[in-house]
Amino acid sequence: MHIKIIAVGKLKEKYLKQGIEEYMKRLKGYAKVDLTEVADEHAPEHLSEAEMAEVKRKEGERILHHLPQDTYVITLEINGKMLSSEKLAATIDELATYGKSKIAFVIGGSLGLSEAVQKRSNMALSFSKMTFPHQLMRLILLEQVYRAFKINRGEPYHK
Ligand SMILES: C[S@@+](CC[C@H](N)C(=O)[O-])C[C@H]1O[C@@H](n2cnc3c(N)ncnc32)[C@H](O)[C@@H]1O
Repeated sequence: MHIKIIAVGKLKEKYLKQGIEEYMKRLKGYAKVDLTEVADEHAPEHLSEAEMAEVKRKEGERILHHLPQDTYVITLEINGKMLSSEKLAATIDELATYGKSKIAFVIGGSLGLSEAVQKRSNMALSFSKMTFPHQLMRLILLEQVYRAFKINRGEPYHK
């Protein structure tokens, strides 16, 4: 199985980099996982609705470039569907069973995802109604993907 994580912006914080490296290392025995960073648009504090849409559109175009047709796309969206860890594990397992071995998880930038990316999405996944910083979201997502593989293999992992 090939899992791609597409995220907007360059990760700067050392503590997040270390956590992400740890989970990428742990995931090596379970799947091919890679993380692609697409450039973010410079977005000043006060933007009009139209300017915000334009920032998201430009970032969205870069994201879409990394989403070939044969890839099942899961966008991370606050208003998406909330799943238990077991259900996420079952979803990944079902996709593999039905020959969808390429999954891309997409994390938006500070303004969120463009309409075009939302349209390309096969499933919008929410981690709660709370807003998490997009860079921290990478680490939370990787832990849940790792947890999903542990669940699917029936391997022990702290509850
Ligand atoms: C800072 S948030 C963007 C907030 C923006 N106002 C919005 O509504 O999308 C940056 C990205 O992190 C991800 N994210 C943040 N909180 C999330 C949550 N609770 N569930 C799923 N994804 C989340 C989404 O991909 C989002 O595009």
